[in-house]
Amino acid sequence: MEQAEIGLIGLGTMGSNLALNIAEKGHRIAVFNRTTSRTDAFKANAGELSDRIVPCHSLQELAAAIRPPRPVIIMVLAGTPVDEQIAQLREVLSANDIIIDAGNANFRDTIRRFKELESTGLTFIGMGVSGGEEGARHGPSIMVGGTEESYNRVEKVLTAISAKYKGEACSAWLGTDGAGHFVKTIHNGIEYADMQMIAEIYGVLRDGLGLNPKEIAPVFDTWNTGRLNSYLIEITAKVLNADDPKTGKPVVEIILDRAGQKGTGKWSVIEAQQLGIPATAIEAAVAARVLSSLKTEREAAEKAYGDLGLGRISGDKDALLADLELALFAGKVAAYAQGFAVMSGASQQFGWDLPMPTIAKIWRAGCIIRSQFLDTIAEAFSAEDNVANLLMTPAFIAMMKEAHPALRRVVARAAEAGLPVPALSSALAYFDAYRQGRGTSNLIQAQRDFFGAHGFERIDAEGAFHGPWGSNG
Ligand SMILES: NC(=O)C1=CN([C@@H]2O[C@H](COP(=O)(O)OP(=O)(O)OC[C@H]3O[C@@H](n4cnc5c(N)ncnc54)[C@H](OP(=O)(O)O)[C@@H]3O)[C@@H](O)[C@H]2O)C=CC1
Ligand SMILES: O=C(CO)[C@H](O)[C@H](O)COP(=O)(O)O
Repeated sequence: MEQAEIGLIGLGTMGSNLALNIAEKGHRIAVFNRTTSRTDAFKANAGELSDRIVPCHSLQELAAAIRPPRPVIIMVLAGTPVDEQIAQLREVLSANDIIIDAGNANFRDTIRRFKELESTGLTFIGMGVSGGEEGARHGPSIMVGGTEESYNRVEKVLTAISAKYKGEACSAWLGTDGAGHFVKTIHNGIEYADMQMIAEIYGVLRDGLGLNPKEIAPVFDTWNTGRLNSYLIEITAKVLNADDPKTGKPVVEIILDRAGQKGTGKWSVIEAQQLGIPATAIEAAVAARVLSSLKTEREAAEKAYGDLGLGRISGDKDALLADLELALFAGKVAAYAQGFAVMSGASQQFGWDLPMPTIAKIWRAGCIIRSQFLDTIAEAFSAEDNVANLLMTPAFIAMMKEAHPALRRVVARAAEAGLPVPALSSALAYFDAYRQGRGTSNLIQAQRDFFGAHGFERIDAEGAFHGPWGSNG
């Protein structure tokens, strides 16, 4: 029988769709799943692609089914399952074969696995894949980390299965070892901030203006035709329009307000903190998911504080809607600026030389945060060498000059109405602190020196100084 060109382990949501995508592009693929009934069902349901699927019931079978040197994609739950699969694969693969972990791995695990496999003759690639079920099936965004030589060996198939933006493949080699998984992690951190800010605007429309989901959906639909055009805005309108078959109510109203999270948002924040790069909008988004999970406590607090008499948001509805659109845009700019700044810091720390314009380009299609806006980011980064922050590019300076007043008004009005907008307000605070040449940390330095003799720098002389705190210092 003709051998397969590639193998895939893990026929869950992502793996099964990725395998069909690979088969559809003309590649024969050998597949294995821990629960073998799933492998058989996958083959049986693959329709006209079934001929290109080679179902395997053991890893020995999988290895024998692929033409050497064998590329094998692992698409299982991140963490220990990946280590287990790698350990088992080591028993059946040979030198020059390539193991590709395509799940949402922590990049620190990827660096470790890369090192562990270095002496075995096997090649390891850590590959971020974004686009959910539909993206995996019809074209995801693919972020690759590993040696460039190993990427060259799988580039053809990855390019073929990836999303295309105006004909350009949304797949790229980004750097060695953990680079691909780091970039995927920050993609998700930005995704968290994007989603949180959209939810905050939904909250203002729902609780500030008293609109129902069917009234809010067209607002997002309209915004999707303008500067906010993106997959997340598009699906928000669709979600708000959907009805629950059981109750006939808008489905969004019967969903519990408790957000899940699998780790990538938290890792983004941890790494930002480790690198000393502020990522306040992403931090606020992760914290908001954590706070959302405290449902019982929040309900008790609602009872304890009662109605604080803060009232709704009133005034010209069209003007408010225009402000909300621009505020969401300004918040988004700050969140993306933070995400890219974290990647820039990590690039230096880990010696990756991450290509910022390329990252923006491969996020333009296929992934969850795909948008027209990313094309603007790609252009801004391409036009400037070594720019410190997206907020310092001429295009984004002009955009923020236009958009910040709306963000200010929305944050202020939400605060007055008692509506939480943590990501939007932290984005605004970040913007204001970032553009403040003289901040207020002089006072913090004075306090630190007062209580702990930590010293401070002066504005008018070089060196370390102590304060004249007298007998209290
Ligand atoms: N869903 C999404 O939108 C996206 C997910 N990802 C990432 O892709 C990876 C897979 O996610 P997804 O497809 O959604 O997950 P699913 O839950 O749909 O599938 C999980 C897969 O992992 C396998 N698995 C679980 N534990 C083990 C184990 N200990 N040993 C071997 N196999 C195991 C399961 O096998 P079995 O059938 O035997 O249980 C199944 O094939 C994750 O890392 C996820 O974070 C990345 C991008 C988007
Ligand atoms: O990677 C993804 C999208 O890009 C996955 O859908 C991921 O699960 C999203 O993160 P979380 O589950 O924490 O919301």
